[in-house]
Amino acid sequence: MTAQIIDGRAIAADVINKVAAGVAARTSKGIRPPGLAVILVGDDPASTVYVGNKKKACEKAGIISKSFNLPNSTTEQDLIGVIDQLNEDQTVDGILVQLPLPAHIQPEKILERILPDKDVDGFHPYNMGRLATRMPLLRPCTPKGIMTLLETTGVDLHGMHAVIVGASNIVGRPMSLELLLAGSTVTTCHRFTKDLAGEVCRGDIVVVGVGKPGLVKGEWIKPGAIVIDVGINRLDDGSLVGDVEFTVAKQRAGWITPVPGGVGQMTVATLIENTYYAATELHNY
Ligand SMILES: Nc1nc2c(c(=O)[nH]1)N[C@@H](CN(C=O)c1ccc(C(=O)N[C@@H](CCC(=O)O)C(=O)O)cc1)CN2
Repeated sequence: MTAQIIDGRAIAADVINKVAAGVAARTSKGIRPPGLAVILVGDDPASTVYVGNKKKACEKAGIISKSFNLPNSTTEQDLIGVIDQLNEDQTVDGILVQLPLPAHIQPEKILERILPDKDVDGFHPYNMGRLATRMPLLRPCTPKGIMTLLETTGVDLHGMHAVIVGASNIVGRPMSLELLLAGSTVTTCHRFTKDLAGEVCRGDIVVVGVGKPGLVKGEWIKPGAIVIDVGINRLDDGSLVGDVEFTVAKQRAGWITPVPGGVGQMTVATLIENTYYAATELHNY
């Protein structure tokens, strides 16, 4: 068997085009375009690329992005000051603080400071709690984007056994909640999991997001499974690879996402979708 490739680039482009059409329809009636504040602290090269991709996507969708490139020396208090101003700003529908933050800044404090209705990353405890209690509003971008990718396979997720590898706040935990909400039976694996191979090989859906190249071996994949690779690892030769051994996994899986061109693209597109949702459904200023 050779897996069908889930084309994140094409699906993300569809999502952004839909938002662009919605924004154009609103602005033609004189309604202001949505606004997204993009905050980057420091100069981490990967974060700089991701933030650049987010700003380009805003441009395509007709969303006004406002950049805040702050030095690594920014204090927690300085950053809170910026967020407080953006919380007040009625032209800003979404506030994005790119992670990771420098070690001297506690991310929890910063993410909790963003007003929940401007939390387009869906990381505020209020929005995570809404997802956990089956009343989602703003949902974390990567897991929500993966749900969009899964929808395109046409597979009914009810009763599927989903195995999530990684329990981070950005990917693994909200991903488990999304799949639970979709009716799957969910196993979440983490660093204390005793038999990772034994868990992964039972997965009808396998989602891996840990940042370890080739951690999940192709031979562990159940024939016909849907494999979603969230890892983005840059090798010494400059190439990007995921957390799954792609070439072998592709011979066993039914569907698989590539790296690059898979989940990363959807993370960006879903941020655009969330910003549009915040502007149209949560804000009437
Ligand atoms: N505030 C947030 N910070 C981070 C998040 C997040 O959702 N919100 N997730 C990750 C990284 N991430 C989002 O910012 C992200 C990852 C990958 C891409 C992307 O465009 N990937 C491309 C390849 C890009 C490259 O050449 O390196 C692809 O996969 O095709 C965008 C965003 C951590 N931080």
